[in-house]
Amino acid sequence: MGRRNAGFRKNASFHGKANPNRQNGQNEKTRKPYNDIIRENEKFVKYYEKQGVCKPEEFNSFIASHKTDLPATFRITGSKTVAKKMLEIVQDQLITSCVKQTDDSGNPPNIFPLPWYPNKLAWQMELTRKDIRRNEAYYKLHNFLISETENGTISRQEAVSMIPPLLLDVQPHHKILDMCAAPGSKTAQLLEMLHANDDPIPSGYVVANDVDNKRCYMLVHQAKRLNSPCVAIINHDSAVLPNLYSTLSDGSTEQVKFDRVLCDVPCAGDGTMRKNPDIWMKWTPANGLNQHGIQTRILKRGIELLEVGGKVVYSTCSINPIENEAVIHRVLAEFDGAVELVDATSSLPGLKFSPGMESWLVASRNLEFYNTFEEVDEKWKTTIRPQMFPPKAEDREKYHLNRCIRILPHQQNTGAFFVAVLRKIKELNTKDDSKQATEMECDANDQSKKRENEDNLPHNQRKKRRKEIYREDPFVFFKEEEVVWKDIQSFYKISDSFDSKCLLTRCLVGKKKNIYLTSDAVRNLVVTNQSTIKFINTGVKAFVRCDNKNMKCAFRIANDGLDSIFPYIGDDRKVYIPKDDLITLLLNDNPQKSPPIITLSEVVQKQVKDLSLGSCVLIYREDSKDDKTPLVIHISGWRGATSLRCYMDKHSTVHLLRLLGGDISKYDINKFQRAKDDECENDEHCEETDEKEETEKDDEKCENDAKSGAENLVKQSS
Ligand SMILES: C[S@@+](CC[C@H](N)C(=O)[O-])C[C@H]1O[C@@H](n2cnc3c(N)ncnc32)[C@H](O)[C@@H]1O
Repeated sequence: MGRRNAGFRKNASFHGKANPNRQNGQNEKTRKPYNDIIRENEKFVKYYEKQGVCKPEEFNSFIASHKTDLPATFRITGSKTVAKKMLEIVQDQLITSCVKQTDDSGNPPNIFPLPWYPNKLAWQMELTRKDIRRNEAYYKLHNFLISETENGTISRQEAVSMIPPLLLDVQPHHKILDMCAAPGSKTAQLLEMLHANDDPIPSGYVVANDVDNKRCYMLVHQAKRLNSPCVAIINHDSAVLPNLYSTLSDGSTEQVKFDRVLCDVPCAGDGTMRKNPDIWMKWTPANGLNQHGIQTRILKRGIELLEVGGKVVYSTCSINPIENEAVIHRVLAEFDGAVELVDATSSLPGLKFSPGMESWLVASRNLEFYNTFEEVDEKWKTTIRPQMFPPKAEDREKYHLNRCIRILPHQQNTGAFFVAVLRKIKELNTKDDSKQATEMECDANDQSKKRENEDNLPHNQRKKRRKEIYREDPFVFFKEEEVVWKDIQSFYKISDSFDSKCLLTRCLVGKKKNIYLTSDAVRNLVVTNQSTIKFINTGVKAFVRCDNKNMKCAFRIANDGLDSIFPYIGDDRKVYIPKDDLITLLLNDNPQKSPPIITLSEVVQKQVKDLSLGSCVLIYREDSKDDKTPLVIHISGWRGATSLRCYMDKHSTVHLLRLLGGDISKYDINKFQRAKDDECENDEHCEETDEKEETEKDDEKCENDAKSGAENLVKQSS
């Protein structure tokens, strides 16, 4: 179709018809389409001009840049070897394919690696997401972004949002708490860092929390893409997050203190106006004032849960000093010497930013500015608090607020963002800490009592209550002598060094369907805290029930957890497969007509000759003599009576074919051409349908998953 060859338009307004604002709780009827939104707000301009948020000579370009659409960015993820291959594909194929294309002005779009992101693994395009979606010239790029995102090998993430995890300096052994984690792009990044050494089961873990139950299922979706046994998703108000404990070898428990904490707090979000232009209509100084309290409480709780010597990163996508430096200053002052601001300003060479503000004004809703709390009009004293004001001039040196990092849109064509790194240098005043923790434990105990009481309700009331609150299925870890384990262990010759107690199911009674794997540390965390912490999800799928009477074991291997259990699987069920054979298997997407074994190479035929029917592992090892870390791929396969096949969904198939240099043309569909071929009569109708479909599939995929996840749970529990 190629109806609109939009290219990248500077100062363009969002032009979609069917791209409604998606702010939480906004009434459908009051939403304006993006193209109707006027990107003006007098108060916004006056407020930031007066605050001196950037140099006066830059102010016009700051505002002008803020009015433009945000360019699309993505990050390459995956194991080191896969990421290396993906980078080659991006550089050699993707960019070349786009560079051949031109926009209305005849210029090819600029696609470049973000200079401050390590190893060229993050890329920015001078195209908006909508440009890519709606422009026939970029259909290959769009297909690439969709399938690789689904597969988990790229993450479409805003450039500035990639910064907090980088500054957190995560090591694979770290215990990490992500306090406000949904939808989970930073959680994904933290998990990738945990797996940076390609260790199948790192000793560290990520606890990802969000207060919003539905949004927790977006986290489930994110975590699932990364196949990690080292993540637990929990659902609490992080300002009052109960203490977590771990069980020691002597059976006693000790409080978990985290090595790293990410506080990517809820905020007024005026740094995201390029992506969410409806904020232009709603912005007032009160938005920031309203967030300051909860932001402070979350950060304080994060520091309480942090190990001495550990780091916490505080971030917002707001420009407002009340949500940023004022929160940092307040916490530094209240914790009086127990935490310090780390100078991270040189951690990301190439990143352009402004140093944190050391002084600011506090403004009322109607834009009256105050230097001190004493000046504040009585009527504003409930919304403006004394702690929102900057340190006195003589105290500025003590706080080093200039070590904070504020990124503005005009500096490198991104969204606006604020980030600060804090280090805990000594224990907090234990009296206050334990008081708050005790209160929170009481709160958690109350919640678990509530759940017990609920179990005693009559059946119909219980059903109704369960519909109102989402109830998770239990996390049932394997006991020493788990019946199904014996069969699995003997079929796959799993080594005794594998701890089967780290396997779990989600049902107490009845047939076990899926078996999940967690790391030992995550198992300990879940088992020890299950009565006080609301766990939403944990574990990567390792085995799936498969009642095929030809197989001597009732469970097949799942791809999700294969990399984690691979080192423990015996050689008997491993088949080494050359590239051409693997491509043949991947190109066969009809399970009823799997490639006959006799059509595969002799190497494969020899290996499968005496292999009993059923689940097996296919291993591809790249043939590279000088490369120290060749590409290795593990796939869950099936040895049939006369055929061999692999278990792969469409996106993973396309991904693997790409990595192997196979032909993906049958998957790389030009939806514009297809629509033309279908002789779509009403052009406008097509466009709207396309856009709606894409929006649903792409931007709102997580939300849909969250909803369906929640709905499934309701169905299950009722
Ligand atoms: C800025 S978003 C986080 C984005 C996320 N870190 C990411 O990178 O995808 C803020 C999140 O905080 C959650 N939230 C708001 N108040 C919270 C609270 N008191 N405790 C925990 N989460 C909270 C919201 O539900 C929202 O998902």
